[in-house]
Amino acid sequence: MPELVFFAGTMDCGKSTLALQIQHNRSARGLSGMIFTRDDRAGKGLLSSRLGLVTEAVEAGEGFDFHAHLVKHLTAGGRTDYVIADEAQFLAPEQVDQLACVVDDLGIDVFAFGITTDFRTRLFPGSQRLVELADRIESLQVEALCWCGARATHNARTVDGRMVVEGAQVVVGDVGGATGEVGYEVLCRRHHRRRLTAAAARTGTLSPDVLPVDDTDAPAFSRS
Ligand SMILES: Nc1ncnc2c1ncn2[C@@H]1O[C@H](COP(=O)(O)OP(=O)(O)O)[C@@H](O)[C@H]1O
Ligand SMILES: Cc1cn([C@H]2C[C@H](O)[C@@H](COP(=O)(O)O)O2)c(=O)[nH]c1=O
Repeated sequence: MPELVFFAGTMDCGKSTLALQIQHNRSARGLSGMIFTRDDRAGKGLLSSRLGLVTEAVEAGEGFDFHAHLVKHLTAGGRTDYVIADEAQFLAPEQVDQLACVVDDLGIDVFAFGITTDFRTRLFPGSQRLVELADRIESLQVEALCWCGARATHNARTVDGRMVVEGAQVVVGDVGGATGEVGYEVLCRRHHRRRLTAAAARTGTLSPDVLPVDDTDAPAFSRS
């Protein structure tokens, strides 16, 4: 049975790498995939991984219709055995519905990859719809880590190095803060709630609206 699978995780947990591996393994066996992305950091029409691999993809922007695109392709004699959709958190809910139609009506497997929640810990609309519709939701095997060593479960946004909790939901950017004033950092829930990024933990800077933290918030290597 064809499936709609949602590979969900934080930023930097290997989603795009896995998407490229699925593409590689299937195409090596003669299967034909259609790859989609939206607003990849590397640019329009690209699916890129931090490991350096990149491939061309169809840019599924606002108003793009996945089902219509696939029907047109198949009607013109094209072949598609599976679909990959990266940065799926940015999709509109209707576009996720179209992906479900691709599975159910066209009999094609769809593998969607995306972050579940935004920098305010709220579900992205595309991810919410995927959680609602997916046949399976898969967590990535290589877990991203918070600076404290715990599993990173949340995405923090920083502006000029300081964690923020207000702003537009979508701002394309990268972890490590190397892409200008907006950066991202993955944190465990505890430190996301306390707005304690690696830099803040190093300097002992706390947001004014969070409670003082105890010794267990010190980096593992400096804890007594
Ligand atoms: N220099 C590196 N050496 C080994 N692995 C790396 C390196 N840089 C990044 N990675 C791996 O790549 C992962 C990020 O992969 P990527 O597919 O870009 O993530 P995502 O799409 O989830 O944001 C990191 O979690 C890490 O495991
Ligand atoms: C948390 C969060 C992230 N984004 C953006 C930043 C990146 O461009 C992508 C995630 O890409 P990745 O391959 O999973 O690293 O999403 C955003 O726009 N808003 C957010 O709240």
